[in-house]
This record gives sequence, structure tokens and C-alpha cells, in this order.
Amino acid sequence: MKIAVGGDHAGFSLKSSIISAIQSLGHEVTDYGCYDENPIDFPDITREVCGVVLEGKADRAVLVCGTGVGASIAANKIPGIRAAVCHDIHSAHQSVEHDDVNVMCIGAKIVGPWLAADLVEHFLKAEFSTDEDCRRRVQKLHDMEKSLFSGN
Ligand SMILES: O=C(CO)[C@H](O)[C@H](O)[C@H](O)COP(=O)(O)O
Repeated sequence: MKIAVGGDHAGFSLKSSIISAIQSLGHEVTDYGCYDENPIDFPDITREVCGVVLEGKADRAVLVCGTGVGASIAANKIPGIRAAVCHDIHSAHQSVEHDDVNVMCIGAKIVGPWLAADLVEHFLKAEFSTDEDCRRRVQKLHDMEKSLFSGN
């Protein structure tokens, strides 16, 4: 798969080990920054990375900020993005299997590189379930995006 990765200054150092972990799984990774520890606001990087997913230039994305929370909030404001902070293995794969999450957010101040590598592995190996309950629920998320933005 093609994977977009990005993060703010707080996520900078963990981002490089996440990139190596994703590459070692055989995926193609594009790093959308940041490229040093100079402060950059997480909504800016989130917007760029999620845009790449929506354009179809990446299949999924991984965002890294201090806690994962800011990136997740920002990403979920973008229609078509389903983002989740995943700091445990089960959430990392079930978020895809049940909720069709396309952006995983990790907090560099919360998890270390070993756990982060396992998290991305489970996230990227997971596939959206064909179970009709899961499909119906995610369809309701799509419907919410449309109805809330049109005022219905
Ligand atoms: O975790 C974050 C948002 O949820 C950010 O990455 C920052 O770590 C957080 O906002 C703190 O910012 P600071 O400029 O590093 O103090």
C-alpha cells in the first residue's frame, strides 16, 4: 500500500522510526513532514496528509503528534477521513475492521518506538470487515457527513 506519514514537532523523532517500521513491512511511504523539531501546528500537517488520502495518492495515513489527540480531532473534521488514536494493539486493527479507519494517530509522548511499530503493523494488516453491521454503521458515518454539512 501507499502510506502517507506526517506529524508535528512533538512527533518528529517517533515519526522516523514509524517510517522505518512501515517500510520494513513492504509499503511505500511518503513523509509529509515536519522535517525538524521546529514548532509546527498539528492541524496544518494533518490537513496536508489527509488531503493526500482523499486525493487517492495514499491508501492510509499515520499521524504523529504529542498525544495523537490533536491530530485525531483535526483529521475527523475532514469529510472522508475516519481517524482514531490507537495506543493498543486491539484498537489498531479493530478500528479498520469495524470502523474503516483510514488515518491512525499516535502520540509520541505516550508510546515508544517498539509499541508504535506493532501498532502500525496491526493497522496496516487490517481490512474493513464485510460484516453487514459494520458496513451499515460506517455508511451511517458517511450519511452523517452529508446531512450535517447540508443542514438536514
Ligand atoms: O499532542 C499534541 C496535540 O494533541 C501536540 O503534538 C502538542 O504536543 C501539544 O499541543 C503541545 O504543544 P507544544 O508546543 O509541544 O507545547
